[in-house]
Amino acid sequence: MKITIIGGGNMGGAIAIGLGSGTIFAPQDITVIDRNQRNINYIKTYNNGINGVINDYSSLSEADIIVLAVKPWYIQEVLEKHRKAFNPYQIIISIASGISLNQLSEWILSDSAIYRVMPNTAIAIKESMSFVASYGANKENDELILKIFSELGKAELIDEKLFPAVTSLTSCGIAFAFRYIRAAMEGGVEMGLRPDQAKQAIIQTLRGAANLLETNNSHPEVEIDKVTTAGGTTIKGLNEMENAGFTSAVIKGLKASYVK
Ligand SMILES: NC(=O)C1=CN([C@@H]2O[C@H](COP(=O)(O)OP(=O)(O)OC[C@H]3O[C@@H](n4cnc5c(N)ncnc54)[C@H](O)[C@@H]3O)[C@@H](O)[C@H]2O)C=CC1
Ligand SMILES: O=C(O)[C@@H]1CCC=N1
Repeated sequence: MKITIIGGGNMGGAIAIGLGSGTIFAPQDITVIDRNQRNINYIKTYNNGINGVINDYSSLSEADIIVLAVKPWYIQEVLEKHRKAFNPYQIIISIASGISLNQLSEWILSDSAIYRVMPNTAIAIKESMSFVASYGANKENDELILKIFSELGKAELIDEKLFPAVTSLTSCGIAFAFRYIRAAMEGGVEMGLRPDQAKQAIIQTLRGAANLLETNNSHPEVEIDKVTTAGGTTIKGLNEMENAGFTSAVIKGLKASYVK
């Protein structure tokens, strides 16, 4: 099975790198098209077997799956220019934020199965949370797409109307998680830890928190309750964070990233 990714930047590159270390596509069956040699070189430092080409769209007609990974404002132009190479047996995937399945189908003009997928950058290390919605696809198509993205982390088929919410929560959300880590690092450094020491400590703490929630299938507040000794130090920290607007800041940030 062959896959061509148009756009080898942050996300297209991450998808190629993730797929290149997976079991579904051989590296030589993955082609990335970009306009910039530097992006191709970067992908090849991870996996030299992946094909990287500059402005060469000849792989499109032979691809089983085409992934559109250019910025949203280039999607229409790229489709209008290259859709003549598409055929109805191909699956077209767009990861562009804010571009609906209806818009895609108007621009693609073929009977290909069309998918919107919303991953995050952890797809490069097979730890993405990817959401999937489809148009004109059948059950086998769905199974294939979920299989591909499940190998790259977790994947879930959803109604397209939830895309703005999941984009904010998980695709933008990974940046919010990094910002929490940076903030906690700065606190750790102020209290005397080395930056790398603080970073490792926070990474392991977050990993433990995520694993506890999954293992215990519990609500975060139940786990918080186990930490907060009466009259102890944790509750003082939590109350101070809430006083500074922590929960409200998180919700406001998520809603600011929620773009229909
Ligand atoms: N960066 C992220 O975390 C996420 C991005 N997305 C979506 O992924 C898409 C790509 O975003 P990024 O990777 O962040 O952007 P980017 O700017 O890093 O990558 C886009 C790449 O497309 C290339 N490109 C532009 N026009 C092209 C053309 N005609 N043919 C071939 N290559 C072309 C550019 O040279 C660039 O390397 C966007 O639509 C975005 O909404 C979705 C989820 C997460
Ligand atoms: O910031 C953005 O527009 C893209 C979409 C989701 C993550 N990054």
